[in-house]
Amino acid sequence: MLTRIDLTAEDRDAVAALCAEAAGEHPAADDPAFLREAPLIAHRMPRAVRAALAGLHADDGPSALVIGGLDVPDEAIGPTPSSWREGRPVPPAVHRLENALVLYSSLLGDVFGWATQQDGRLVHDVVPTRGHEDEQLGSGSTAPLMWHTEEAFHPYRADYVVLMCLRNPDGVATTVGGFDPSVLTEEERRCAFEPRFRIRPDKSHLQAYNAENADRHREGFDRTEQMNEEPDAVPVLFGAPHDPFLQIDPAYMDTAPGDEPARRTLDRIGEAIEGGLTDVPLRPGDVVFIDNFRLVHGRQPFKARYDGTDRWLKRVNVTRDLRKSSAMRLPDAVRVVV
Ligand SMILES: NC(=[NH2+])NCCC[C@H](N)C(=O)O
Ligand SMILES: O=C(O)CCC(=O)C(=O)O
Ligand SMILES: [Fe+2]
Repeated sequence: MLTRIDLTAEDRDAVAALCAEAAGEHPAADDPAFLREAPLIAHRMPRAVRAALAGLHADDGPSALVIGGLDVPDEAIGPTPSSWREGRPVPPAVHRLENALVLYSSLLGDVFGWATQQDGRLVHDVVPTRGHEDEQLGSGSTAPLMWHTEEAFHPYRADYVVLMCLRNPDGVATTVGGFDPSVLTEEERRCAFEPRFRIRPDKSHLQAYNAENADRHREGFDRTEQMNEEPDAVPVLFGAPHDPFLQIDPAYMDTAPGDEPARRTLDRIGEAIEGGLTDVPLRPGDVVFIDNFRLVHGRQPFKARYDGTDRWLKRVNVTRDLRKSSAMRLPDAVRVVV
């Protein structure tokens, strides 16, 4: 399910040089000109990096990959922001690391973001935030973050979720899990492929959590409110019957009232996933790539410090085909799905 490679000293220097060069030419990791050029620059990445990401993209091997070994200078990255809003301006050392995240990711597909999440930014900060401790959000802490498909509610969700660790002083684990369809009876399998499930947007996409940006992204918030009030019925499994894709987020999901077989099927899938979860404690400089069609992910609980030394991840969404969401994108920001 998960492979890991670590940069050699030579490869680490080569990656750092590309990131520094790009930082000299482009003002930010989410700058449109840098994003356009990123696949080209990424062709100069070390062979081991390109080979590992090609293996993940091939879709018939491991569904998660960790590339370790980036140098994260703890003093130079500055304090962990107290919320995603506080993550700007980006210190130069963090800019270079964000470049690495984007360059790696552009070997898998197109980096994109959501108008309704973190103000439409393409590179997200995942940090514990005061008041969110018990929430099912990336910014939570004391409550375990229940495993989920990222943006399970959305038809144009990421093919890959990519998390880069800048700081993780307590070694708090990200959890990753897959699903083996052979645990289902024939009847349950059929049910899982039928549109008998409803998945609502997680709170990170709702207006209440984005009040300051609600007007700027009105169209997007109207759409997620609609998806929240009247979610479409969808299957939980799709694609090949023997090797299905998953869309599942139990914390924000239900079945039609009275549909007992669907309830039982969802429970059965949930138990199987729960029993097979793996802990992946990211270390600074690790980047994990998670196939969001095949695997779910979550996070173990922890106690936040709120003193600038907290756990700090950067996140990007990657799609294999940005074109499929063209009907739901902003005219002036081609990589932002509304
Ligand atoms: N079960 C869930 N979908 N929880 C929310 C996931 C984290 C969410 N994407 C965030 O940034 O906060
Ligand atoms: O904090 C983590 O390790 C995972 C958080 C998560 O699920 C997310 O950012 O989507
Ligand atoms: Fe997530």
